[in-house]
Amino acid sequence: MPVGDDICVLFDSGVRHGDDVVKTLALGADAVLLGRPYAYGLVVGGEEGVQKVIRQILGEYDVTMALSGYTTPRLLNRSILQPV
Ligand SMILES: Cc1cc2nc3c(=O)[nH]c(=O)nc-3n(C[C@H](O)[C@H](O)[C@H](O)COP(=O)(O)O)c2cc1C
Repeated sequence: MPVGDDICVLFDSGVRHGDDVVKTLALGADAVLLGRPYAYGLVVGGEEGVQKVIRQILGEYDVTMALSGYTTPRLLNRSILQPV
């Protein structure tokens, strides 16, 4: 549910893939936070590992948006989501 133009909504917890980002933005988030993926990347590959994790999630986000036919996150809203 939109909470107003003057409030920034950050979604935290459980974001693992780019499609999670699309879903959270569709639910009304302005941005997502990464906790454990960031830490896992750091442990496995240091700074480069963190960059790799972020690039992977951004790439998945781009593919999900493209395959869903959306060119901008501004087009995302709850109506695009299907219950499973
Ligand atoms: C190693 C580690 C350190 C964290 N330190 C903090 C912290 O200092 N303060 C805080 O509010 N949350 C902290 N968190 C919680 C994360 O910000 C985040 O809320 C949580 O990990 C859930 O997101 P995730 O599912 O992406 O891991 C930490 C998480 C991890 C894994």
